[in-house]
Amino acid sequence: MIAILIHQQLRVRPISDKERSHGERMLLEFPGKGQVICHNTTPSQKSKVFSYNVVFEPEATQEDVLEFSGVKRLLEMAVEGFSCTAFCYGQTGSGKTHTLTGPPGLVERGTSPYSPEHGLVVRSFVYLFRLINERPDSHFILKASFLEIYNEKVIDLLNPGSARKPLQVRWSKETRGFYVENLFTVDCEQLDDLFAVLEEGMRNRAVGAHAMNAHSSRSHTILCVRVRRDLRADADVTCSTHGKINFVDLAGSEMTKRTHSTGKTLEEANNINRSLMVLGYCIAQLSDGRKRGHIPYRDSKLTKLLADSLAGNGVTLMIACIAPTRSNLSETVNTLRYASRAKKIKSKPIVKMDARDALILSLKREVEALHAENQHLRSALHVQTDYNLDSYSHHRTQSQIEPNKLYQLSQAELVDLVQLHMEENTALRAENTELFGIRDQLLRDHELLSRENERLLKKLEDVNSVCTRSPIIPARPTYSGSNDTNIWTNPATSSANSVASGSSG
Ligand SMILES: Nc1ncnc2c1ncn2[C@@H]1O[C@H](COP(=O)(O)OP(=O)(O)OP(=O)(O)O)[C@@H](O)[C@H]1O
Repeated sequence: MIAILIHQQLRVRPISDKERSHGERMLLEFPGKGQVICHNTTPSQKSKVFSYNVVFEPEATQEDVLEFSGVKRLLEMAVEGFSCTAFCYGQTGSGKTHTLTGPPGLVERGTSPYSPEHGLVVRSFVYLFRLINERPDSHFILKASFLEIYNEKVIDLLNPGSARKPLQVRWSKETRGFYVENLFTVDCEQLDDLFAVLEEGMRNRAVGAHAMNAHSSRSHTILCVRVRRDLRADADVTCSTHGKINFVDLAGSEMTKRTHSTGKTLEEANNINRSLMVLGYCIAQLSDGRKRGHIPYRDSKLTKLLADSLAGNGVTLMIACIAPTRSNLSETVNTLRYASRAKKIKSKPIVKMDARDALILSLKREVEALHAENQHLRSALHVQTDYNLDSYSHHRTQSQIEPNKLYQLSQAELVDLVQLHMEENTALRAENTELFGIRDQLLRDHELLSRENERLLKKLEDVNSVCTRSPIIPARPTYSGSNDTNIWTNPATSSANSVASGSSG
């Protein structure tokens, strides 16, 4: 199992026409190597330097983001069976939606998927289909869903209904994760199907206008593409992996004074800020390696649904978006800090596969653990047998099969393999039990010997004290190595002898 860092990137949008007309200037400097220098407003304040895995400068194109953000690797992992998430965050108007889906209205207008203006999502769809077409040995089933969290309510963007009835977020005992009940999923056989899902969802999502963004997202959205891969290993055998990729467009944090929010927009802003605060708190807790205590995922719908991506078995790409001008300084610094913190989170990605494949792998791991335990016991007990010559070493050789080769095995071979692992486990367990038995016996013998030793020492001390008290026999120190055994054999007679010999000497 690999532990990896959450991949943290930064995208800086260009200065907008409106900002330029207000005489705003660039506040950031890019010295390279993933660094950003943030110059402060007054000369007395020090500049701050932040570093990330990758920094996209204002001139970066949408294609650059696809190529250098690592999202391609994320998609490859989704195809291999990992749970992956790419999300954008930052203050309102910083370019999150632009990064994921391009300028306002582009997708909704049904623009060709190959337009250079498209963001990461459409580009990812194109790349995903390229990956699938490059793997003719596998059969893929893609299913997509698209939801938004608006005012703490989950709305299905593919099936909102006229009443926009919210869906329930529930806990699954089986997967040990949260899920949205009755969420609509669409089978996507072609690129156009995925594109249609995106288009439909974008049309239905909540968008509003305020002083800082004429097309502001008023909700968080999660577009999920599940990738089931059936690998035909043999005529009658297929192995399946279940990967997924989530694209998360967070609503922007807002200073309601600056956005001049009132009424409905103010309520939205409060809900947005509250859920982002919970997300920030979860990130802070996760990134603090020293005190990994309770993580408050349950405090918002957003964190419930992102729990798996942040701390579970997934791989996550986070793109922090910032505006480069002075008027946004305090929010920019907040985002930069938030992003540095998220960089410290570690996760342990695992491939989700079918029960049979998982059983073989878990048995393999158990065999390895038992081997290690066995070896440890042997060396502790100084047992000299060469383990490789054991009767079941033959099984060991057979079970050393790489996980990806499992797909090439036939049904009968897989059954044999499981049986071999089970036999090997039984044999190892029996031997371990025997070794534990020997060890216990040795411990008992050791205990008896210690007690006997103590008894003898006590006896020795008693004799010694008798000798010390005697005015005739000289005391013999307990550590003495004297060869004179007479004093222990018969104190009464030997005392007489000693006196006699002493006086004669
Ligand atoms: N890299 C960029 N290049 C050109 N224009 C950009 C870029 N980033 C953002 N913009 C433009 O800036 C405006 C605001 O961007 P966008 O709507 O993506 O912000 P946002 O962070 O999603 O805001 P909100 O949180 O309010 O939804 C849009 O008109 C968008 O096209």
